[in-house]
Amino acid sequence: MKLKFTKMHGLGNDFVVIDGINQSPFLKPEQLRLLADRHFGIGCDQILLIEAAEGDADFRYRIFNADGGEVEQCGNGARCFVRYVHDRGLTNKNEIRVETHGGLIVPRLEANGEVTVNMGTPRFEPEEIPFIAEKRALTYPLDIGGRQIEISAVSMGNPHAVQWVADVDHAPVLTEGVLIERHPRFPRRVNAGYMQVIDRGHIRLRVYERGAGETLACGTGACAAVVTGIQRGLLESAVTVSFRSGDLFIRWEGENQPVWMTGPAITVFDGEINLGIAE
Ligand SMILES: N[C@H](CCC[C@H](N)C(=O)O)C(=O)O
Repeated sequence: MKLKFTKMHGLGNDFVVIDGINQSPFLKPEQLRLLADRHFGIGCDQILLIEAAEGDADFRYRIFNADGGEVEQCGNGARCFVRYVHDRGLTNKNEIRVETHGGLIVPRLEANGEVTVNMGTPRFEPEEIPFIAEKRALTYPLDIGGRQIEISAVSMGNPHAVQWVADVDHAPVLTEGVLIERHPRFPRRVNAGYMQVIDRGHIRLRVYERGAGETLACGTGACAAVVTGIQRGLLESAVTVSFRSGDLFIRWEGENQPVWMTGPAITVFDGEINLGIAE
């Protein structure tokens, strides 16, 4: 059976988007890995599967990393999601409520084509992240390959460990990112962010993503970097987050408040792939 898909991206963080409402694929991890494979499959950082909502939301949205693992949240994906369901006529709303494993999110298509998403409230208690620590703190020491680094830890529905660095271009993202991702104090692994503060309203960011490696941009990573930077007194409440592929705009008014993210969502092409999917 052929599987229809749409290739999309948010600042180069790229996705294979699958309509699971009008198709009923049963995607096993090895098939997800094949979809994501940049040589033998289509190629992407994450697969986004659209399903009918179970509760009173408009849709349910499932996210799978390139390694085939299902995860709780994806910020760049949320923007592509609302662009997809709107452009395919799966909704006539510009603002939709979406169930994810990481909680409810509310993406909205803006008149200028960008997308704003209420990404929900960040959670800082270690057991909510999850992160093994005696108690909640602004930063935590972490032993990485014999070197001690200082991280902030937060959940945006998915787990993030954010480090302040003087220069992202020379940060050990590729050598140490994987060590943070798989550090035993993160029982479900973690996304590793490297944040350089340009000024109180602007940061540069690189993210070594759980289950995908370094991506060109990470929406939840941008949210995590901004909220932890605000908590550490480094940033004001509205921040431009610059990746090498472009900017996201993040706003957070403080503890127990939602994080707002605005940025682009681009459709690249439609396609079909024969994965030998069971009906
Ligand atoms: N790698 C992430 C999922 C994708 C998040 C990222 N692509 C975003 O835009 O938020 C995780 O394992 O939690």
